[in-house]
Amino acid sequence: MLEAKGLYSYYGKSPILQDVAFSVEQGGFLGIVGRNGVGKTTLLRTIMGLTDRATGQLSFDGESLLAMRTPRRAGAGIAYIPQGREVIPRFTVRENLLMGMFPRKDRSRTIPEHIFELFPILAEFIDRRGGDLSGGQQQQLAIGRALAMDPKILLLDEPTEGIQPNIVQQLEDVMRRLNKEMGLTIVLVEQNTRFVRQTADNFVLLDKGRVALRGRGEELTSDVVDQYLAL
Ligand SMILES: Nc1ncnc2c1ncn2[C@@H]1O[C@H](COP(=O)(O)OP(=O)(O)OP(=O)(O)O)[C@@H](O)[C@H]1O
Repeated sequence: MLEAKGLYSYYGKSPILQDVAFSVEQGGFLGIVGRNGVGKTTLLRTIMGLTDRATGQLSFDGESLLAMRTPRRAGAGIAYIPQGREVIPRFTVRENLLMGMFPRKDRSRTIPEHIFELFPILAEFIDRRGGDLSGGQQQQLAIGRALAMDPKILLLDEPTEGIQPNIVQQLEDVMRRLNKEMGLTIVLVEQNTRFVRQTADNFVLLDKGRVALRGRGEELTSDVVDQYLAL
């Protein structure tokens, strides 16, 4: 279980997250929503230890994370797929996937077959350079690379942003399967409130670095969207 209480996170002296609390059970699906610039990405980066400083409580499977460096957090089973994917363009698909294997405790260097079952295109393009793939294919590669480390929890930052609608559908199906069939815990930052409403168990709505509202996924109604998220 991932749990935060009274969590503050800073860039320089500015507190970006303030008094944030949330939790997600093992096998759960938490959606993080909010307008641009409210701190959604900062929340995921705080879980990974990538902001300048964080205080309060943050724990994963009963272990406190805040004193842990980023590689240890990855080693504990937390995988982060940043906005913009960060696929290494000069590395092939195979090399990008192999990079994801490094945090593994079992030191395996054999890319798990289920990644190719989820994303057949990665098998087809295994020797292509990451930078030559389309945006949607790069997002599949970024998710595949995160799965290669055999994580317990996936943190995803707007995976469908700027991606063709037919691929969006495919990515949504994969996220559902990873969660519902394979039991992977998911924390998803998403502008697409429809997907969060349909799929997430719970959501947290951030506003100016604070939790403005929380509820069950289905409670993220159009009234809530109009009140908190409309421009
Ligand atoms: N590296 C950084 N250094 C200083 N300030 C930052 C840094 N990254 C983000 N911020 C600031 O933190 C605040 C929250 O940004 P964040 O990217 O977490 O928002 P967001 O909700 O993810 O927005 P978006 O939906 O646009 O991605 C913003 O005011 C932003 O300017």
